[in-house]
Amino acid sequence: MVQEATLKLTVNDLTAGYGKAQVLFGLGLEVAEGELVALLGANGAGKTTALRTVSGLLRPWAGSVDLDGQSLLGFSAARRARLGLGHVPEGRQLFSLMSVEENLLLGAAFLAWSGKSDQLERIYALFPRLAERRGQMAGTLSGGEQQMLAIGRALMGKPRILMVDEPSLGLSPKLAEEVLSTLSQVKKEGVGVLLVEQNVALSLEVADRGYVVEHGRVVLQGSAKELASDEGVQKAYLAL
Ligand SMILES: Nc1ncnc2c1ncn2[C@@H]1O[C@H](COP(=O)(O)OP(=O)(O)OP(=O)(O)O)[C@@H](O)[C@H]1O
Repeated sequence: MVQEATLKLTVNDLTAGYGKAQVLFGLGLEVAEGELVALLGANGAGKTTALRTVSGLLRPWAGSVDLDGQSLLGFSAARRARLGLGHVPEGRQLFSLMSVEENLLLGAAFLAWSGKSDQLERIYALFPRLAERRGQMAGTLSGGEQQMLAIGRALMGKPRILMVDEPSLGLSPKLAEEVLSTLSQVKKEGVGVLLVEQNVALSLEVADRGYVVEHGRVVLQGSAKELASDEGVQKAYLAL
């Protein structure tokens, strides 16, 4: 039997910034399908900027972003999404006056109708709470439900690599755990997940590997277990 090769996102030597202010200084990382990778770092280290540059919302100054060996440079965010790169931005950006289902369908605008209904069923199986609330306006959902909807909407486009920015922001510890555990399930379905998360302890619980970013570059990388037991990581991010 021929096995389908694992697809990989590869970022090398990425530099980017805003105006004259440089934020990324040669950042590199890799995420393969079926693994959950955490991007850790202090406020302002450049994690959100890295995700925005990879997803095509921000143009890099230099460096490469490849999906399965194909360069994505110059491709719009929409084209990158069609090639399998999903992005759940910080702040969720839902349409609050539209229903849960309408928001989900927007994430699959480029799929044929039969594909959309299959995808809806998949998302409702992953997030039963969204299934119960499919007709409810997005703006009236709880914070945790809104985060699930934002993740569900990105999954509607059938990404093979999904980047998620600060999913636990503003959530109670219990809900944060619930949202991150759904990302583990997404990973088990074979999607590669790149997770930016302030809650380092929680993200290292669900991640396979991680990168620590300081001043726009990776200063440490390793398995989640190695990072959780690293003295520097413990002091800086785990308050141990
Ligand atoms: N649109 C923008 N215009 C100008 N500067 C920006 C913009 N967005 C971010 N920055 C700056 O870029 C730097 C990196 O920000 P970024 O949001 O990437 O960091 P981060 O690691 O995600 O931090 P946080 O966890 O606080 O979101 C910060 O100094 C920030 O002020």
